[in-house]
Amino acid sequence: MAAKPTACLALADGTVFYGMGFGAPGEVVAELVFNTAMTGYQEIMTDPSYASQIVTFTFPHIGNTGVTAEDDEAQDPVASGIVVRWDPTEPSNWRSTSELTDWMARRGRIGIGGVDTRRLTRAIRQQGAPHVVLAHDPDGNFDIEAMIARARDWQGLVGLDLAKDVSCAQSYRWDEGAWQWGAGFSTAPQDKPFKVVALDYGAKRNILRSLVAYGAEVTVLPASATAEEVMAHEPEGVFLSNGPGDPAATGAYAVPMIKDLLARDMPIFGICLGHQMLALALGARTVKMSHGHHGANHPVRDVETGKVEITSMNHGFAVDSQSLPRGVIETHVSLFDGSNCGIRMADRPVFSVQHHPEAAPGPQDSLYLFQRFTDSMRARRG
Ligand SMILES: NC(=O)CC[C@H](N)C(=O)O
Repeated sequence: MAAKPTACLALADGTVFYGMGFGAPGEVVAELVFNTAMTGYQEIMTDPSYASQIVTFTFPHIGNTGVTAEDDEAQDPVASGIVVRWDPTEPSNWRSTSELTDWMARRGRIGIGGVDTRRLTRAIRQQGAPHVVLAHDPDGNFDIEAMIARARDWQGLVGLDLAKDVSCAQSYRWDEGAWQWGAGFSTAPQDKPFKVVALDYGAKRNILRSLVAYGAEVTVLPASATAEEVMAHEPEGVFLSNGPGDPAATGAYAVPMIKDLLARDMPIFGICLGHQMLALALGARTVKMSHGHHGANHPVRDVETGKVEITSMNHGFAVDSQSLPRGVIETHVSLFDGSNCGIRMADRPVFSVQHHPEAAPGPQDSLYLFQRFTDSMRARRG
């Protein structure tokens, strides 16, 4: 007889998937997405942009390289849970310090294994990212009707401001150094480090390391910081980080703060949520996508050079390119669906991208954007 299921995933439309639970017991409501990356499950789970989302990995071998603190993009896993094809096996990797399942249990994150992730991914593509409840009970007792009702009643990510929840509480100086693989590109030896203020809306650590690798010294400020607080650090450039939730829901604090910064005329670089909020501050609109982009193999075309970059992506909202005001140029587009992936101001060093150039996990094709930010600060010095 097959083992009794110890986890279950209920979609708001009433579809239910059963499997074997791992990680922490409990129940969570979230948006369900799928990620097609073949590596980097730990970086994905600890990317703060995944707050209030459950990740279905389309790649079946999850857990086989274990976990190591060095790969955390934030203190704790931020994704609410994961769905995998096969139960995680014992890790086999020299860097591993813990098993994924134990690590998730310690950090209160739920996993379900043994799910037909192909069928589930097709459901996500057809329905758009569904609202779901994921439950793990070692005794296998589930109130399915209550779970479906909870998924149905959940407000979802539209209008939800999560950036302030995952942001740091206090400002701090990033002193964990540069990204080692990126260090070869560093401009630091020629230049006195460029003073950068990074606004933390849920920043991934490898972005901060990449800024340092390209010659910056970074002070991180909380999402609630005002333009005056930013300027008090006398930055040569400002970085707007990635983060979770609806960019338009940050309209009470981040968007007006960025407008204020724009009036002060300085180099600004934004990634993902930072890109979306910069676009809002410039007068554009953002929209919710159907099931978003989550993977490490997304082709993006640099409209200005014609070059194609393979990128790492994680977003469920997008900038509506039709809404870009005069003076704001679309610089990058997704080759999957033509959606906007980058903008710049025509006459100022203010630019941002939807994808993740810091390449953790994923390809390194877009690292040149950090160089572009450094170059714009150097030009101002000159
Ligand atoms: N990675 C991100 O910064 C994601 C931005 C935003 N929360 C979105 O889903 O589109």
